[in-house]
Amino acid sequence: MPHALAGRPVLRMNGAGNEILVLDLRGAALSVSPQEARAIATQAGLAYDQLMVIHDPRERSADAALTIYNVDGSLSAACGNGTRCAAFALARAEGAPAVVFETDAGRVASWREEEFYFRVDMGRPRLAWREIPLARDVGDLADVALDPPVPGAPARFSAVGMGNPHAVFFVADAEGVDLLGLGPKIERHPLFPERVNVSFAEMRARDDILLRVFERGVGPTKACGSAACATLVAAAQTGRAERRARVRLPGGDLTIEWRDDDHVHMSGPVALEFETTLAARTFEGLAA
Ligand SMILES: N[C@@H](CCC[C@H](N)C(=O)O)C(=O)O
Repeated sequence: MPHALAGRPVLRMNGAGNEILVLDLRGAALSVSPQEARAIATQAGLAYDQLMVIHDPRERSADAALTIYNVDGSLSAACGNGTRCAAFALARAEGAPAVVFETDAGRVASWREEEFYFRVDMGRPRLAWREIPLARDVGDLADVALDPPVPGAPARFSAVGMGNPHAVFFVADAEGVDLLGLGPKIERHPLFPERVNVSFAEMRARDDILLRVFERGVGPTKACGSAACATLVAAAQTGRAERRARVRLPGGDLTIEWRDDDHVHMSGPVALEFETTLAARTFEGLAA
């Protein structure tokens, strides 16, 4: 018997270069296990940073629910670029210009601004150590000592939760940072019980930030939306920026605004690369 996910259509997309796969399982009594999520990434052309699985919502007042996988099979409660891509998928399927998703981080709204340009309301930043989470109370979250230190890494960072955990290091030269060397050590540093997304931010101007991110569960990516939000929050909190900035990532630019209602909004491009189906052989060896 073929695996239940075989033959299902998927959209290969990117959000500002963040590699996203969208699998719409609405109307099907199906879910994706971590093993299946990892297997999907091995199908030719389908390697992804995040897999966004769209389900029926629990409550009628939402349009859909999202389950978010990193490529290592770990779950994340938030993914800004992936949410914008999932909103594109619903707009494409049903013409919905605005959608509300249920996520493990709460309700998230996203809407179309132009044909391939979407905004997402990422909600309030989480600015308490237990919410991020950190392993212990470290005092001022905007200025935390990386203790124990990681050789070669900056000594201090800002900790911000965007529904997922972020450590933001402000540096003089973001492109010169050894992302592959430092990223894994900081991602698994004992201060972060659920690991962490690691950002290196260079302030080019008060409204212009250059960002490089080593994502939890993935590695270096061309863009990370929640990291861009966390960086703007950290920059505003430490007096480096106002509450709106362009954040430049290797795959594209995002505009981030920390609004007066305390919600952080992100806008940026999405692209549909191709549509295909999940192959039966992708799931060989896994229970149907
Ligand atoms: N690329 C995402 C963030 C995805 C989740 C992250 N790797 C985590 O595990 O928290 C984004 O655009 O926000």
